[in-house]
Amino acid sequence: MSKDIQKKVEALREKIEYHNHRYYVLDAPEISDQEFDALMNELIELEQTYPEYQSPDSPSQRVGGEPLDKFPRVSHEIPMLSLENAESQKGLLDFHQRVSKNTQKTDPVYVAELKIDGLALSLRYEQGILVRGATRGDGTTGEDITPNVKTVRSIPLKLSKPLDIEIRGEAFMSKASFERLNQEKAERGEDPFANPRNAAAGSLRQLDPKIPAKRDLDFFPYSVPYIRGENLDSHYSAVKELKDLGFKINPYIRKFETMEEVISYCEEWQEKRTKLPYEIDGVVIKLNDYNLQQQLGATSKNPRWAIAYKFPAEQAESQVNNIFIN
Ligand SMILES: NC(=O)c1c(N)nc(OC2CCCC2)nc1O[C@@H]1CCC[C@@H]1O
Repeated sequence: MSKDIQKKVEALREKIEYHNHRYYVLDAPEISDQEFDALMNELIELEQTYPEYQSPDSPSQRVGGEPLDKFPRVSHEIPMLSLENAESQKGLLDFHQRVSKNTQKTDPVYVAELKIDGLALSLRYEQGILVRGATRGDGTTGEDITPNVKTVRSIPLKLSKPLDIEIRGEAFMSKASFERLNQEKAERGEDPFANPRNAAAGSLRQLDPKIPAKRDLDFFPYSVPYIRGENLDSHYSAVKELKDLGFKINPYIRKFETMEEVISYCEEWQEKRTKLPYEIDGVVIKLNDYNLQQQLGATSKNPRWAIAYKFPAEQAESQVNNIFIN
């Protein structure tokens, strides 16, 4: 292929990813859907005409390539841990007491974030390029679902910096997309998904990536287990870095100086969660400072520096009905 067609393909890719970021990460599109689709169709046509210039990090992968016959297994060098649960305020105060005692800090800073009810993913980037997306599996062995992960529009295919980094987060489906999908399934006489979490997990475990590509999946990152060449000193600084790298960050992440503030945040969202466009099943509370996290370490299952405050299970319909109210 001549140089100028290669330049045209590269320019198209950059333009498409720029507009993809505007729409799916910043929620501030600059062009119409039709204009965006025209750019994508032009790129797909060029890549089909000149297959030697296809590239694994091309945005054409976002609409899905050929189906796989199975998912390769991957091992998580750094295990993907679960979270200890607190079912009450007392559970949070006990957690705070343990943390204060074992870190000798009476007033450690916590970060509180909504506990998204989706599917945990591990994303690996090399020189800033997404090279692998995997499910959590049992925490040490997961499945390589990279082609499907590339169809999640709010997951960057290329970071703003050429970093070797692993990023973990929750893939999810909004309540509205869940309702729409079940409507379509009902019209096709297919069984509906029970909840958005099952819909997200079921979509990401399809062998044909063209299926998740049409399912409007979304993603919030929540940890950076590995980063090379930069040192982050706290969870909050990691979240800021993730935003700078091109991820969509949950807008309700907060830093608190006291467990009392954390508890009122939990109470606030226990009331307000039906107003959110996605399902949450609690609040995740993390010690902010990485040195203190290191001091506390983890059991084989959970970090000692984080806990999940679980909301009491609510009647399912009341979680979903509200999408038609607000
Ligand atoms: N679902 C979530 O929104 C969420 C979160 N906001 N933050 C974390 O932090 C990890 C980091 C170390 C251990 C848990 N984990 C989350 O979900 C995990 C996935 C597997 C178990 C928990 O649900």
